Amino acid sequence: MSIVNTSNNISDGLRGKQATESLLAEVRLTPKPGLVDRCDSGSHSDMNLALMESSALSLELMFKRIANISMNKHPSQYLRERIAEIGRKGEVEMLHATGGVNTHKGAIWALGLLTAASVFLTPFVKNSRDVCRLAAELARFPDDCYQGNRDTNGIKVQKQYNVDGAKGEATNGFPHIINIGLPMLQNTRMQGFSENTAQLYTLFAIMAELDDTCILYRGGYSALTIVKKRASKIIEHNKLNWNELKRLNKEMIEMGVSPGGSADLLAATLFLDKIENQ
Ligand SMILES: CC(C)(COP(=O)(O)OP(=O)(O)OC[C@H]1O[C@@H](n2cnc3c(N)ncnc32)[C@H](O)[C@@H]1O)[C@@H](O)C(=O)NCCC(=O)NCCS
Ligand SMILES: Nc1ncnc2c1ncn2[C@@H]1O[C@H](COP(=O)(O)OP(=O)(O)OP(=O)(O)O)[C@@H](O)[C@H]1O
Repeated sequence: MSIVNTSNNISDGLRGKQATESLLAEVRLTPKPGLVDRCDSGSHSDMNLALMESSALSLELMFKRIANISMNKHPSQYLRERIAEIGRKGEVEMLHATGGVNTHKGAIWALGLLTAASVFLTPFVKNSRDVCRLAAELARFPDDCYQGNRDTNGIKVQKQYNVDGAKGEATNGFPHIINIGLPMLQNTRMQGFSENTAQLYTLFAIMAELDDTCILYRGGYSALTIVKKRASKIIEHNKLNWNELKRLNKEMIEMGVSPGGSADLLAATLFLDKIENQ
Protein backbone atom coordinates (compact mmCIF):
# COMPACT_ATOMS: atom_id res chain seq x y z
CA MET A 1 0.00 0.00 0.00
CA SER A 2 1.25 3.48 -0.83
CA ILE A 3 2.04 5.49 2.28
CA VAL A 4 2.25 8.87 0.64
CA ASN A 5 0.03 11.14 -1.34
CA THR A 6 2.01 12.21 -4.34
CA SER A 7 -0.54 14.72 -5.57
CA ASN A 8 0.55 17.31 -2.98
CA ASN A 9 -2.69 19.22 -3.35
CA ILE A 10 -3.67 19.11 0.31
CA SER A 11 -4.65 22.49 1.76
CA ASP A 12 -5.10 23.59 5.37
CA GLY A 13 -8.72 24.36 4.43
CA LEU A 14 -9.30 20.79 3.27
CA ARG A 15 -8.01 19.36 6.54
CA GLY A 16 -10.16 21.83 8.54
CA LYS A 17 -13.19 20.70 6.57
CA GLN A 18 -12.39 16.98 6.97
CA ALA A 19 -11.89 17.30 10.74
CA THR A 20 -15.20 19.16 11.13
CA GLU A 21 -17.04 16.69 8.87
CA SER A 22 -15.76 13.84 11.06
CA LEU A 23 -17.15 15.52 14.18
CA LEU A 24 -20.50 16.05 12.43
CA ALA A 25 -20.58 12.41 11.27
CA GLU A 26 -19.89 11.21 14.82
CA VAL A 27 -22.59 13.28 16.47
CA ARG A 28 -25.20 12.42 13.79
CA LEU A 29 -24.52 8.68 14.06
CA THR A 30 -27.59 7.13 15.73
CA PRO A 31 -28.34 5.39 18.08
CA LYS A 32 -25.38 5.93 20.43
CA PRO A 33 -25.85 4.99 24.10
CA GLY A 34 -25.27 7.83 26.58
CA LEU A 35 -24.18 10.26 23.84
CA VAL A 36 -25.89 13.06 21.95
CA ASP A 37 -27.34 11.80 18.65
CA ARG A 38 -30.32 12.42 16.34
CA CYS A 39 -32.72 10.69 18.78
CA ASP A 40 -31.78 12.09 22.16
CA SER A 41 -29.09 13.78 24.25
CA GLY A 42 -28.13 10.59 26.07
CA SER A 43 -26.83 11.37 29.56
CA HIS A 44 -26.16 15.06 28.75
CA SER A 45 -28.86 17.40 30.06
CA ASP A 46 -26.90 20.46 28.86
CA MET A 47 -26.38 19.34 25.21
CA ASN A 48 -28.42 18.57 22.09
CA LEU A 49 -27.73 17.84 18.43
CA ALA A 50 -27.94 21.49 17.29
CA LEU A 51 -25.48 22.55 20.00
CA MET A 52 -23.01 19.79 19.05
CA GLU A 53 -23.29 20.78 15.38
CA SER A 54 -22.64 24.48 16.15
CA SER A 55 -19.69 23.45 18.28
CA ALA A 56 -18.24 21.28 15.47
CA LEU A 57 -18.66 24.08 12.92
CA SER A 58 -17.06 26.62 15.27
CA LEU A 59 -13.91 24.44 15.31
CA GLU A 60 -13.27 24.35 11.55
CA LEU A 61 -11.14 27.49 11.62
CA MET A 62 -9.09 26.12 14.52
CA PHE A 63 -8.31 22.89 12.65
CA LYS A 64 -7.40 24.99 9.61
CA ARG A 65 -4.99 27.06 11.75
CA ILE A 66 -3.41 23.87 13.09
CA ALA A 67 -2.97 22.48 9.56
CA ASN A 68 -1.58 25.79 8.34
CA ILE A 69 1.12 26.04 11.01
CA SER A 70 2.03 22.32 10.69
CA MET A 71 2.34 22.14 6.89
CA ASN A 72 5.68 20.56 5.85
CA LYS A 73 7.03 20.61 9.44
CA HIS A 74 8.43 17.92 11.72
CA PRO A 75 7.28 17.27 15.29
CA SER A 76 9.13 19.71 17.61
CA GLN A 77 8.84 21.41 20.98
CA TYR A 78 8.18 24.72 19.20
CA LEU A 79 5.30 23.26 17.17
CA ARG A 80 3.88 21.44 20.22
CA GLU A 81 3.61 24.76 22.05
CA ARG A 82 2.09 26.64 19.09
CA ILE A 83 -0.49 23.89 18.54
CA ALA A 84 -1.35 23.78 22.26
CA GLU A 85 -1.97 27.56 22.09
CA ILE A 86 -4.25 27.17 19.07
CA GLY A 87 -6.04 24.18 20.70
CA ARG A 88 -6.66 26.09 23.94
CA LYS A 89 -7.94 29.09 21.97
CA GLY A 90 -10.21 26.62 20.13
CA GLU A 91 -11.54 25.39 23.50
CA VAL A 92 -12.43 29.00 24.39
CA GLU A 93 -14.16 29.47 21.01
CA MET A 94 -16.04 26.18 21.56
CA LEU A 95 -17.23 27.37 24.99
CA HIS A 96 -18.29 30.66 23.42
CA ALA A 97 -20.28 28.80 20.71
CA THR A 98 -21.99 26.53 23.27
CA GLY A 99 -22.65 29.01 26.08
CA GLY A 100 -20.05 27.36 28.31
CA VAL A 101 -20.74 23.65 27.67
CA ASN A 102 -17.76 21.32 27.13
CA THR A 103 -18.92 19.66 23.93
CA HIS A 104 -15.64 18.77 22.18
CA LYS A 105 -12.62 19.16 24.47
CA GLY A 106 -11.37 15.61 24.00
CA ALA A 107 -12.05 15.79 20.26
CA ILE A 108 -10.03 19.00 19.89
CA TRP A 109 -7.08 17.22 21.47
CA ALA A 110 -7.17 14.03 19.37
CA LEU A 111 -8.19 15.61 16.06
CA GLY A 112 -5.88 18.59 16.59
CA LEU A 113 -2.83 16.34 16.87
CA LEU A 114 -3.91 14.13 13.96
CA THR A 115 -4.65 17.15 11.76
CA ALA A 116 -1.14 18.46 12.40
CA ALA A 117 0.51 15.09 11.73
CA SER A 118 -1.45 14.59 8.51
CA VAL A 119 0.29 17.53 6.83
CA PHE A 120 3.77 17.21 8.32
CA LEU A 121 5.90 16.02 5.47
CA THR A 122 5.96 16.45 1.73
CA PRO A 123 4.71 14.29 0.09
CA PHE A 124 2.00 14.25 2.74
CA VAL A 125 1.61 11.26 5.03
CA LYS A 126 -1.57 9.42 4.18
CA ASN A 127 -1.25 6.09 5.94
CA SER A 128 -3.06 6.09 9.30
CA ARG A 129 -0.25 4.30 11.15
CA ASP A 130 2.22 6.98 10.05
CA VAL A 131 -0.17 9.81 10.93
CA CYS A 132 -0.72 8.33 14.44
CA ARG A 133 3.00 7.74 14.95
CA LEU A 134 3.83 11.36 14.06
CA ALA A 135 0.94 12.68 16.18
CA ALA A 136 2.31 10.67 19.12
CA GLU A 137 5.79 12.15 18.62
CA LEU A 138 4.26 15.62 18.75
CA ALA A 139 2.11 14.80 21.84
CA ARG A 140 5.19 13.52 23.72
CA PHE A 141 6.88 16.94 23.74
CA PRO A 142 6.19 18.52 27.15
CA ASP A 143 3.36 21.02 27.53
CA ASP A 144 5.61 23.25 29.66
CA CYS A 145 4.31 26.70 28.83
CA TYR A 146 0.83 26.04 30.21
CA GLN A 147 0.22 27.67 33.60
CA GLY A 148 -3.51 26.90 33.90
CA ASN A 149 -5.62 24.19 35.55
CA ARG A 150 -3.94 20.78 35.79
CA ASP A 151 -6.64 19.41 38.07
CA THR A 152 -9.01 18.14 35.35
CA ASN A 153 -11.57 15.34 35.72
CA GLY A 154 -9.33 13.21 33.51
CA ILE A 155 -6.21 13.72 35.65
CA LYS A 156 -8.11 12.93 38.84
CA VAL A 157 -9.36 9.56 37.60
CA GLN A 158 -6.10 8.69 35.84
CA LYS A 159 -4.40 8.87 39.25
CA GLN A 160 -7.21 7.14 41.10
CA TYR A 161 -7.59 4.18 38.70
CA ASN A 162 -4.12 4.11 37.14
CA VAL A 163 -5.39 4.44 33.56
CA ASP A 164 -3.92 6.27 30.56
CA GLY A 165 -6.66 8.76 29.58
CA ALA A 166 -6.70 11.08 26.57
CA LYS A 167 -3.05 12.08 26.83
CA GLY A 168 -1.81 8.48 27.09
CA GLU A 169 -3.93 7.43 24.13
CA ALA A 170 -2.14 10.06 22.03
CA THR A 171 1.40 9.52 23.33
CA ASN A 172 0.98 5.77 22.74
CA GLY A 173 0.10 6.38 19.08
CA PHE A 174 -3.71 6.05 19.33
CA PRO A 175 -3.82 2.24 19.78
CA HIS A 176 -7.63 2.16 19.99
CA ILE A 177 -7.85 3.74 16.53
CA ILE A 178 -5.12 1.69 14.86
CA ASN A 179 -5.82 -1.71 16.44
CA ILE A 180 -9.58 -1.50 16.95
CA GLY A 181 -11.42 1.38 15.25
CA LEU A 182 -10.00 1.31 11.73
CA PRO A 183 -9.89 -2.52 11.37
CA MET A 184 -13.51 -2.78 12.57
CA LEU A 185 -14.67 -0.02 10.19
CA GLN A 186 -12.93 -1.68 7.24
CA ASN A 187 -14.04 -5.26 8.09
CA THR A 188 -17.69 -4.39 8.57
CA ARG A 189 -17.77 -2.40 5.33
CA MET A 190 -16.18 -5.34 3.53
CA GLN A 191 -18.85 -7.66 4.95
CA GLY A 192 -21.48 -5.46 3.31
CA PHE A 193 -22.93 -3.73 6.38
CA SER A 194 -24.48 -0.29 5.80
CA GLU A 195 -22.19 2.68 6.57
CA ASN A 196 -24.30 3.52 9.66
CA THR A 197 -24.01 -0.03 11.02
CA ALA A 198 -20.27 -0.19 10.22
CA GLN A 199 -19.73 3.01 12.24
CA LEU A 200 -21.85 1.69 15.13
CA TYR A 201 -19.78 -1.52 15.21
CA THR A 202 -16.68 0.69 15.29
CA LEU A 203 -17.97 2.74 18.23
CA PHE A 204 -18.92 -0.36 20.27
CA ALA A 205 -15.61 -2.07 19.53
CA ILE A 206 -13.78 0.99 20.94
CA MET A 207 -16.16 1.22 23.94
CA ALA A 208 -15.55 -2.45 24.75
CA GLU A 209 -11.82 -1.77 25.29
CA LEU A 210 -11.25 1.90 26.20
CA ASP A 211 -10.66 3.12 29.76
CA ASP A 212 -12.82 6.17 29.15
CA THR A 213 -12.15 8.79 31.80
CA CYS A 214 -15.58 10.38 31.18
CA ILE A 215 -17.23 7.14 32.37
CA LEU A 216 -14.78 6.66 35.23
CA TYR A 217 -15.27 10.20 36.50
CA ARG A 218 -19.06 10.00 36.63
CA GLY A 219 -19.65 6.31 37.36
CA GLY A 220 -16.42 4.84 38.71
CA TYR A 221 -14.91 1.46 37.92
CA SER A 222 -18.19 -0.44 38.24
CA ALA A 223 -19.84 1.68 35.51
CA LEU A 224 -16.83 1.28 33.20
CA THR A 225 -16.90 -2.50 33.67
CA ILE A 226 -20.63 -2.68 32.87
CA VAL A 227 -20.25 -0.46 29.77
CA LYS A 228 -17.32 -2.47 28.37
CA LYS A 229 -19.11 -5.80 28.90
CA ARG A 230 -22.38 -4.60 27.36
CA ALA A 231 -20.66 -2.92 24.39
CA SER A 232 -18.85 -6.15 23.55
CA LYS A 233 -22.15 -8.09 23.81
CA ILE A 234 -23.81 -5.76 21.28
CA ILE A 235 -21.26 -6.76 18.62
CA GLU A 236 -20.50 -10.36 19.60
CA HIS A 237 -22.40 -11.83 16.63
CA ASN A 238 -22.44 -10.93 12.98
CA LYS A 239 -25.58 -8.88 13.54
CA LEU A 240 -25.95 -5.86 15.86
CA ASN A 241 -27.85 -6.82 19.00
CA TRP A 242 -30.46 -4.04 19.05
CA ASN A 243 -32.07 -5.21 22.31
CA GLU A 244 -28.72 -5.02 24.10
CA LEU A 245 -28.12 -1.60 22.53
CA LYS A 246 -31.43 -0.24 23.87
CA ARG A 247 -30.69 -1.76 27.27
CA LEU A 248 -27.24 -0.12 27.39
CA ASN A 249 -28.66 3.29 26.42
CA LYS A 250 -31.20 3.06 29.26
CA GLU A 251 -28.60 1.88 31.76
CA MET A 252 -26.10 4.60 30.83
CA ILE A 253 -28.74 7.31 31.21
CA GLU A 254 -29.70 5.85 34.61
CA MET A 255 -26.04 5.76 35.70
CA GLY A 256 -25.51 9.28 34.25
CA VAL A 257 -22.46 8.20 32.26
CA SER A 258 -21.42 8.83 28.66
CA PRO A 259 -18.60 7.38 26.51
CA GLY A 260 -17.21 10.78 25.43
CA GLY A 261 -13.69 9.41 24.91
CA SER A 262 -14.94 6.63 22.62
CA ALA A 263 -16.97 9.17 20.66
CA ASP A 264 -13.83 11.28 20.17
CA LEU A 265 -11.86 8.26 18.96
CA LEU A 266 -14.67 7.32 16.57
CA ALA A 267 -14.51 10.84 15.07
CA ALA A 268 -10.72 10.48 14.81
CA THR A 269 -11.10 7.06 13.14
CA LEU A 270 -13.47 8.58 10.57
CA PHE A 271 -11.02 11.43 9.96
CA LEU A 272 -8.12 9.05 9.24
CA ASP A 273 -10.35 6.92 7.04
CA LYS A 274 -11.27 10.05 5.03
CA ILE A 275 -7.60 10.92 4.57
CA GLU A 276 -6.66 7.41 3.44
CA ASN A 277 -9.50 7.37 0.92
CA GLN A 278 -9.32 10.92 -0.39
C1 LIG B 1 -5.16 16.10 27.00
C2 LIG B 1 -6.44 16.92 27.19
C3 LIG B 1 -7.57 16.25 26.44
C4 LIG B 1 -6.79 17.01 28.66
O1 LIG B 1 -7.03 15.73 29.13
P1 LIG B 1 -7.40 15.41 30.65
O2 LIG B 1 -7.39 13.92 30.80
O3 LIG B 1 -6.53 16.18 31.57
O4 LIG B 1 -8.78 16.08 30.81
P2 LIG B 1 -10.31 16.15 30.68
O5 LIG B 1 -10.97 15.22 31.64
O6 LIG B 1 -10.66 17.58 30.85
O7 LIG B 1 -10.68 15.75 29.15
C5 LIG B 1 -10.49 14.50 28.64
C6 LIG B 1 -11.41 14.27 27.44
O8 LIG B 1 -10.77 13.30 26.62
C7 LIG B 1 -11.67 12.31 26.17
N1 LIG B 1 -11.24 10.99 26.71
C8 LIG B 1 -11.55 10.40 27.87
N2 LIG B 1 -10.91 9.23 28.02
C9 LIG B 1 -10.20 9.06 26.91
C10 LIG B 1 -9.33 8.02 26.48
N3 LIG B 1 -9.07 6.95 27.23
N4 LIG B 1 -8.74 8.18 25.27
C11 LIG B 1 -8.99 9.26 24.51
N5 LIG B 1 -9.81 10.27 24.87
C12 LIG B 1 -10.40 10.17 26.06
C13 LIG B 1 -13.03 12.73 26.65
O9 LIG B 1 -13.69 13.46 25.68
C14 LIG B 1 -12.75 13.64 27.85
O10 LIG B 1 -13.75 14.59 28.08
C15 LIG B 1 -6.32 18.28 26.55
O11 LIG B 1 -7.43 19.06 26.81
C16 LIG B 1 -5.06 19.10 26.74
O12 LIG B 1 -4.15 18.88 27.53
N6 LIG B 1 -5.02 20.08 25.92
C17 LIG B 1 -3.93 21.02 25.88
C18 LIG B 1 -3.93 21.74 24.58
C19 LIG B 1 -3.09 20.98 23.59
O13 LIG B 1 -1.96 20.62 23.84
N7 LIG B 1 -3.64 20.78 22.43
C20 LIG B 1 -2.90 20.13 21.38
C21 LIG B 1 -3.80 19.57 20.34
S1 LIG B 1 -4.99 20.71 19.75
N1 LIG C 1 -21.86 12.89 20.67
C1 LIG C 1 -21.32 13.26 21.82
N2 LIG C 1 -22.08 13.47 22.92
C2 LIG C 1 -21.52 13.81 24.08
N3 LIG C 1 -20.18 13.97 24.29
C3 LIG C 1 -19.37 13.79 23.25
C4 LIG C 1 -19.90 13.44 21.97
N4 LIG C 1 -18.88 13.34 21.13
C5 LIG C 1 -17.75 13.59 21.80
N5 LIG C 1 -18.01 13.86 23.09
C6 LIG C 1 -16.94 14.12 24.09
O1 LIG C 1 -17.35 13.97 25.43
C7 LIG C 1 -16.84 15.01 26.25
C8 LIG C 1 -17.96 15.54 27.11
O2 LIG C 1 -18.25 14.61 28.10
P1 LIG C 1 -18.41 15.07 29.62
O3 LIG C 1 -19.49 16.09 29.74
O4 LIG C 1 -18.58 13.81 30.43
O5 LIG C 1 -17.01 15.74 29.84
P2 LIG C 1 -16.16 16.08 31.08
O6 LIG C 1 -15.02 16.88 30.55
O7 LIG C 1 -15.84 14.82 31.84
O8 LIG C 1 -17.15 16.91 32.00
P3 LIG C 1 -17.50 18.45 32.21
O9 LIG C 1 -18.69 18.71 31.29
O10 LIG C 1 -17.89 18.50 33.64
O11 LIG C 1 -16.29 19.27 31.87
C9 LIG C 1 -16.34 16.10 25.35
O12 LIG C 1 -15.02 16.48 25.68
C10 LIG C 1 -16.40 15.52 23.93
O13 LIG C 1 -15.14 15.53 23.28
